[in-house]
Amino acid sequence: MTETVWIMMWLPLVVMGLFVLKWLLKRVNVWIYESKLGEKRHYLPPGDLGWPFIGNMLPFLRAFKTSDPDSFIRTYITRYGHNGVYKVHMFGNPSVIVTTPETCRKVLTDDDCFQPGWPKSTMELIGKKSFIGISFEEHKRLRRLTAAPVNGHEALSVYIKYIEETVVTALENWSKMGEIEFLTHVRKLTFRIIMYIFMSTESEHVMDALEREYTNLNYGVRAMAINIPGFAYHKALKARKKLVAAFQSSVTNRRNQRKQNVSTNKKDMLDNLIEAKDENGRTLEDEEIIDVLLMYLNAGHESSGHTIMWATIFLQEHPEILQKAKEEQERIVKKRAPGQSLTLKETREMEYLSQVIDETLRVITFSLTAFREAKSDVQMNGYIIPKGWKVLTWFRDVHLDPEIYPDPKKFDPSRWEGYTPKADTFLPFGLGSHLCPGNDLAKLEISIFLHHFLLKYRVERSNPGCPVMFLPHTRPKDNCLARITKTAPGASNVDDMIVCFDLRSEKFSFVKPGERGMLFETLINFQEDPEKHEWSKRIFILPPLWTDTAPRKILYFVGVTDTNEFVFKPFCSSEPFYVHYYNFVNKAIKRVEIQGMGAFEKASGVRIFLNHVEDMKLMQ
Ligand code: HEM
Repeated sequence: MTETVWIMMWLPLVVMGLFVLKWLLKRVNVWIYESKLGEKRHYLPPGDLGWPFIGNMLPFLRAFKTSDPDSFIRTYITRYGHNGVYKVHMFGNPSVIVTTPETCRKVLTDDDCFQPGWPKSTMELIGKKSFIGISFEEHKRLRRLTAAPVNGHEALSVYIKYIEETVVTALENWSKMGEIEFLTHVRKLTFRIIMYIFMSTESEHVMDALEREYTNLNYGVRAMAINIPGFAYHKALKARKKLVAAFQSSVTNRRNQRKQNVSTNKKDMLDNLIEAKDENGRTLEDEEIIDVLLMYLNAGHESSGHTIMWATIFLQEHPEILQKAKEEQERIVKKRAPGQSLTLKETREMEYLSQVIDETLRVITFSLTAFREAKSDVQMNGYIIPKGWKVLTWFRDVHLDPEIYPDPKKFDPSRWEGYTPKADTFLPFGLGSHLCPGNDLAKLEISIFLHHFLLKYRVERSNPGCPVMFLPHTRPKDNCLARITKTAPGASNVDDMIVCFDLRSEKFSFVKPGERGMLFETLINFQEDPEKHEWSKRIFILPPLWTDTAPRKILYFVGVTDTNEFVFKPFCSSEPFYVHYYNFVNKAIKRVEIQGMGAFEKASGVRIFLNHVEDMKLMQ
């Protein structure tokens, strides 16, 4: 028999064999988890339990590695309809994802039916004695003890001065550091604040080391629980060990200090935890204190750090919004007596800023999901969630639902004007008995940061079009590489709309900063043949310049010709300014300084020709 005949005979069998194997493998999780449910299995929500061991983790991780993480849940909605309840197998457990405000509310607020159900791997990292691992009663007691010192008017007025001083110093330092990873520095800032509140620690060295370990810990929380060197989860377990050792030494020191009656300046959360006694007079053991600290310090800096970064980016990318927010802050400062620092009352007057923060929390949705477990069989939307199954409240879908928030991906703080959302349609801090106890503190930190940022600084991103990562949390891939610069007195930190001028059609197009991809595209569209036109390989983006000719905001125009002509709106400035220069050939962006207007030959009307590129002083 020839080889071809063999192949012709066997190929259909192999293909059929593969189909059968796939069918069998896809049935494994069904047999393991569904068959024992008896009749109830017919009432399970629609969905599928994926492959043995890994369940649906691959499509989840794949979608969250693209620029469209919502494609994951969209697959379910497209396939099974908008029920708001889908059966999956994720993070090692048969689970149900709930995606609507009503289902999320039910899961988060019904403590009779649901309890925390975080994956075992998360529990190993955050701690079995933290809030995600303890009993209902113990949680209630420890929450009462720990939430009061970080919430409410009285508590926050104690911290406002420290937060403000820390923010002012940080911004000042960053403005002298040139290019920095903005996210990394904001996280260090929020970590410093939470460490001060919880442990009165201010040692730079200790904080840097601990914060680095937290970064590793968090990478492991949403990763697959593979404890093998090289995998994120393995690294995260090692990070936890180091954090536990560091906190253990702090707890031991503090206990010793207290025994020797060494007085510390202030009473902090660590003191509260050491002193705490339950109704039987039992105090907390070191392990319990450490897990609670580890959890609070993590929850209390990652989330606020990311939110501060995104709010700053969004403001800088939306000139009109930035201008409006800035004016509000200026009004507040004007009313203030000279030398007085920011007060809690003033932060409550920051109505527009509060809308900016809410909109950031909505668009970014820092906490992708909360994990719960069904305590008994629970009926939901006509389906049954079996006892012991995990439930994931998919906050992203609630916050990006176009029926609740029209044009949901658009950053538009004005949507909050005069609008009070129903409690279940806006869940950045969760809901129910596990509602974030740090929500007031977080909003205070973010407001204080933005107050000072808006008044004096601007952020210039090195890669504004940098791709966004969605795991473990939404962030630019380059951790927001940027320069934080001080605006000159009287100058604006408003980033203008970039205006492209099509030299051929003489038409303008408007591009927001940050949408550089679009800008390039617009310019590329100008060309007929890129090879023939050297100019078409270059693009000049002018920095914001304050012009009194602009009615509301400054516009800077971009247009390039083959003789390196610039076309842009006239402006009055003899100051040196910067031009960002993008070279299509080597795809590099250079920052060049132009010394005043001397380099330009002013032509009639709106045209100014740049004839002497060599006059530019190369900065990098
Ligand atoms: C923008 C900032 C923040 C966001 C978006 C955020 C978000 C959340 C969410 C969604 C939950 C609920 C989790 C669940 O239901 O299982 C939560 C819980 C928690 N958050 Fe925050 N949080 C932020 C800031 C903070 C701060 C500053 C602290 C520290 C003071 C903190 C401490 C906690 C703790 C300890 C829990 C667990 C509460 C419990 O289980 O009872 N968070 N946070």
